[in-house]
Formats: sequence, structure tokens, C-alpha cells
Amino acid sequence: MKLGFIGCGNMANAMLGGIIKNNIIASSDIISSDLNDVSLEVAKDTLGIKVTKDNKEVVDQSDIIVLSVKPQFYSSVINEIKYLIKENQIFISIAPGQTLEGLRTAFGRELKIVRTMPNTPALVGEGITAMCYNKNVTEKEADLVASILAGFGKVEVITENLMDAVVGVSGSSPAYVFMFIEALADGAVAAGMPRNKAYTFAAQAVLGSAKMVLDTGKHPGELKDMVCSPGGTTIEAVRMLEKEGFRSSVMEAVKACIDKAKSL
Ligand SMILES: NC(=O)C1=CN([C@@H]2O[C@H](COP(=O)(O)OP(=O)(O)OC[C@H]3O[C@@H](n4cnc5c(N)ncnc54)[C@H](OP(=O)(O)O)[C@@H]3O)[C@@H](O)[C@H]2O)C=CC1
Ligand SMILES: O=C(O)[C@@H]1CCC=N1
Repeated sequence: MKLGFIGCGNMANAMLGGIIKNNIIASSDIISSDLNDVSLEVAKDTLGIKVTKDNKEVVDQSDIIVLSVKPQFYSSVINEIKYLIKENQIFISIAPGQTLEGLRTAFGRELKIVRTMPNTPALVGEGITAMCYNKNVTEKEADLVASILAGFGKVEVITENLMDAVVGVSGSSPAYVFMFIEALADGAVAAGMPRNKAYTFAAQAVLGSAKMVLDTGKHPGELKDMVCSPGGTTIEAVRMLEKEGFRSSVMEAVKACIDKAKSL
């Protein structure tokens, strides 16, 4: 199995780190192209993969091709490679707003296309990737793609109509979570805690809370109530978060993200 990435930036590095570390595909069987010499040098040195400046070489040498450039560059790269892709190759999109039908139109013919939405926690093996695929992809091929994506976290097969929601809730949400961690730490720093220690306490609290949601299966509201002692400290913080519109601002942020994904 030969895997190719066109574009070797943040997301490609996060995905490839897990794929190689977990021995899903050997680095010698992976090739990536990029316009940027520095990105290629970094990928070659840190991941040990083959690198090239030529996108066509990636298509030529790969069974599965991941297009990991920004969505605005999708059409120009697809125009460059569309005549080279063969019907037995699998094309994977990781971009928001790029629909299966839109990609078929861009390629101008029926190909095996998988649409995914990963996230950067892939870098530490804790990503979550949503995937859907067109009628040309067999169940066996979908399982193969899912096993590659599982190299850097969880994988969920979903219907395409939910893909924009995935961008809002997991593709982009690490950025909002980092802002939350930063703000938690700022609060502790304001109370005198050294900054590095504050990041450790804030991040571990977020990690542990997320794990409680996943491991217990309990409603997040019930888990929140378990922290709020009657007449205690937490309910004062919760009261202030409600007053300042915390949950509403998060929901509005997710909506803005989804609206943007739909518009791309
Ligand atoms: N970052 C994230 O958290 C997530 C990103 N995604 C999606 O992943 C894709 C990649 O994003 P990300 O990794 O963040 O972006 P980056 O900008 O970090 O990486 C893209 C790389 O592709 C290079 N590039 C641009 N044009 C071409 C081209 N024509 N041929 C070859 N390489 C090219 C860029 O070079 P240069 O810098 O010189 O332009 C850059 O090195 C996007 O579609 C994004 O929406 C999906 C989920 C999460
Ligand atoms: O900001 C973006 O457009 C990309 C897609 C999801 C996360 N990052």
C-alpha cells in the first residue's frame, strides 16, 4: 500500500505522525509533495518519508492520495492531477466544504472518492475523523481507508449531510478548546500561579473531563452537577459563565464555523 499526500503542512504532519508511529504504513511507502522547500525538508527529516515538489509524482507513486492543501487550492491541484488519476486509486479529501459531488465534477469523471474531516489532535494519536464515500468505493476499500485514519485516533463513518457539523464540533474545535485552556490558565496566573504550572492544571482538567464524558457515558450536565457542591465554589463559577453567555457563545461559534464550511 503506497500512500501519498499533496501538501505537507499542519494536518498532513499530524496524520502522518500517527500512521507511521503505529506502523499502519511504513515511511518508505509514503510520499508527499509541497510547494514549500522547508515543509518538505521537515517532513523528510522528522517523518522519514519520500518528498517531491512535483504533485504528479505523488499521484504516480500512490494507491491512496490525500489532498492536504487549503480548500481554495483544491480546484487548481485537481486540474493539475485529474488526467493522471486512475480508476483504481482512492482520492481522499480532508477539506471543509468540498462535497463528493463537487469533487466528482472537479475531476470530470467517476473516481473513488472519500471525504473526511480530521483534526489536529491526530498529532498525539487522539484525533477524531469523520468519513463518507461515494458509490465507487467498495466496503473493503472503505475499511482500508478507515484503518489508515485509525492510525491517529477514532474514526466515524457518517452521512455526508453531517460533514459541515463535524467541522464545527471537532475539525475546528481544538482551536476553541486551546482558547479555553489559555483562559483557564490566565485566571490561575491572575491568582498567582506560575504560567507553566497553570497550563498543566488547566490542560489536565480538560483532558480528564473529556475522558469522563467518553468513559462514563453520563450526560455532561450530570457530570457538571457532580462538581457543584451546594453553596460551594463551582456553582459560583457556573453562575458567572451563564451570566456571561458562555454556552451561547460556544454554540454561536460552532454555528459560525458550520456556516463558513457550507459557504466554501
Ligand atoms: N489544520 C487543521 O486543524 C485542519 C485542516 N484541515 C484541512 O486540511 C487541509 C490542509 O490544512 P493545513 O495542513 O492546516 O494547511 P497548511 O497550510 O499547513 O498546509 C498546506 C500545505 O500545502 C502547500 N501547498 C499549497 N498549494 C500547494 C500546491 N498547489 N501543491 C502542493 N502543495 C501546496 C502549502 O504550501 P505554502 O505554505 O507554501 O502555501 C502548505 O505547506 C485544508 O484543506 C484544511 O482545511 C482539516 C481538518 C483540520
Ligand atoms: O480552519 C480551517 O479552515 C481548517 C478546517 C478545520 C480546521 N481547520
